[in-house]
Amino acid sequence: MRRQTEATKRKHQVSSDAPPAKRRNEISSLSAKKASNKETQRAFKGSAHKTFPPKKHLDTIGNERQEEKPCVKTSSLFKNNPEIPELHRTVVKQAREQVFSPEAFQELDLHPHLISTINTVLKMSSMTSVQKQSIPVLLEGRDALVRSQTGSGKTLAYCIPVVQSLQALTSKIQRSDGPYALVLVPTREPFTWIVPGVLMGGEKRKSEKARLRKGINILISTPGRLVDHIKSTKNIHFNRVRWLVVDEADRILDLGFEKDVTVILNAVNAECQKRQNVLLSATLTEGVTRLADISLHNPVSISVLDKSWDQPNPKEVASIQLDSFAIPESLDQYVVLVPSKLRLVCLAAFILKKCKFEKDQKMIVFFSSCELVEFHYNLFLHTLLCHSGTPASETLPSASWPLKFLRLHGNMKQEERTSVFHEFSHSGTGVLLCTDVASRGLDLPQVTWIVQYSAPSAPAEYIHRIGRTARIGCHGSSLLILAPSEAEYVNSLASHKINVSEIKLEGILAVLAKDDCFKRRQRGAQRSHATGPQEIRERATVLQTVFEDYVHSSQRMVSWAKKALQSFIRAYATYPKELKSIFHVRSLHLGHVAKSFGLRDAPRNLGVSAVRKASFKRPDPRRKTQRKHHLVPAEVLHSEHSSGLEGNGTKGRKQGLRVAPSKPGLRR
Ligand SMILES: Nc1ncnc2c1ncn2[C@@H]1O[C@H](COP(=O)(O)OP(=O)(O)OP(=O)(O)O)[C@@H](O)[C@H]1O
Repeated sequence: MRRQTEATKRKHQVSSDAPPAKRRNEISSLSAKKASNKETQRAFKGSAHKTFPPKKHLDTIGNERQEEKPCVKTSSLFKNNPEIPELHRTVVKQAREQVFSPEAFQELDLHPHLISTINTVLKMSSMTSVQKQSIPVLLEGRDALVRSQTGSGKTLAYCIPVVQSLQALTSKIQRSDGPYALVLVPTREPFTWIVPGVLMGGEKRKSEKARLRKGINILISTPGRLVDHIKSTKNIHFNRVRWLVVDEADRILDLGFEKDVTVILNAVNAECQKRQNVLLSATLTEGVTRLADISLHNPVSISVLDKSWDQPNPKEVASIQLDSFAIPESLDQYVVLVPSKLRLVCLAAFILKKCKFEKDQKMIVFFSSCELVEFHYNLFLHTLLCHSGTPASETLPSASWPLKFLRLHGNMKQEERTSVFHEFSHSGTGVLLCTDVASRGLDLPQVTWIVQYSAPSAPAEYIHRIGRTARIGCHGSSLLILAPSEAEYVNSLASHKINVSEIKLEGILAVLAKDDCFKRRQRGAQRSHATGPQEIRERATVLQTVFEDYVHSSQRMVSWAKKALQSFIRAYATYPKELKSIFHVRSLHLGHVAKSFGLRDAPRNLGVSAVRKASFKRPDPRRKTQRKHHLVPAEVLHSEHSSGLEGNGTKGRKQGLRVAPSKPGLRR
């Protein structure tokens, strides 16, 4: 397949005459490209700009007599980029699921008050397919393993039976009775409308203890936090538990919570034997099946695959059951191949294109670490909103809308995370920059675009990220930004029945022609007459210059950018073995990548040896003892999902960890 992508190569249309350079094994060339950076001149902000005499062999685009024009010398954004390979992606038939069923909630045997709450408070009338299939099974008292695509209404699929069964109990539930239902969820974001009691990291344990003492009948918790309370609080009694729900089981396992779930199962089993168990997941991985094995008793398997999705090949049937993914039909997926030097400009242009020049757009951009989110949030806030010192509203071109940036990651305080979550949820527009903390379980309405600025390390993560849009039948789109050397990832996605269509970098950058904020400014009569692609290139260069000026405005900013770059490289070094041929740290050109952090030079003091080591010594995440020596710094993989009680044995859970080999299981 690699050969396929490399078979036909086309030169990046906006690249220069300069011969394309193959960029391999160049991470060590730390001082590379210094010369071109030295000649970089800041041309932005009117007075600071400099013009230069005509250049003989300028890159030619269009039919202008460019060599006669004065030229703003900036970093060579469009030169010496690697070739962009022609994408020959394998077109696969994606698994489809029908979101809604024609049946109404009234057809279920539910308490009239519950039905009227669903209809009038939640304003829902028809059931979704997963609700239609799961609710009757759970009302019958069966255990169930439920697999259904993201945003298909899995939460209500178990909440309705839980509430129906608890209200039907003959002896009325007292608050002091303690938990009747236990719901395990992977993250500590606000996640559900029915929250009689939540335990999650980031809150004071003391206040949780007090609430537990008073009693919580439906207890929703992250596994780590619940284990903390089981071990230290001794305030939870499970003797009345009738429901144990493991929501987003795949994510819980990905985060390395399998051991905690086992501890919880042990604790609950010790006090109560008879209860219903439900496992819900958007993906059915081996780990989920294993967890189902130890936690469910004679379960009904519910999978909402569209019947029209015919699978002539029995092997395909098996593959859809295991480790393959259904994607909402109303979700369009795109990929763009972008040379590293142009990454930042491409992302910014895409944000401008969608959120400044199109109405009612709400976007989530995924980054691989907290540092990257913080860095880009700050950078965009100071450059894209108000890059020339004038308030954004005064610089807005006509037919554009004000940009609003928010960020969400695990290094933020819980209150701040909650408030950002609410702000973005209730806003009709805006750009949320985040880590994978927001990739699962979060129900953020009306998100129109998901951008993955770096590829996720597992296809399941890809599915969950894009699953933040096109929820419950709405339309949504996603864009994956890849470097040319990462083109093969598209085929890796195809092997999991994920189809992405290519869009061209030029198409994204074209928006800059509309945005006069990034018009080249020149003194007096020296005007740029560039049109079309040449003008777009000039404006892209101005935009890059704006970024570089901001980053180089203080030593503090420079070191911040370097830290972000370091974080990027270290996160890059953690791709799993099977993706190493696509994402290898040695295929990064440090000078080019530095540019995507607004750095004019490739930093010398980046600790290349650490980066090299990271690239060769990636530990097997399944081996706990090795985790200590993992070269990825704590801050890169700072857990978004920790209990918040680090030091209580919950430290060290990391994003993207693989499931530890299953311990001797607990069977009921
Ligand atoms: N029957 C229904 N009619 C209309 N909207 C519904 C219905 N059921 C659920 N929803 C809404 O659909 C959205 C997605 O539901 P939910 O978060 O439960 O999906 P999910 O399958 O758990 O997604 P994920 O796997 O991404 O966590 C929510 O806003 C929810 O309120």
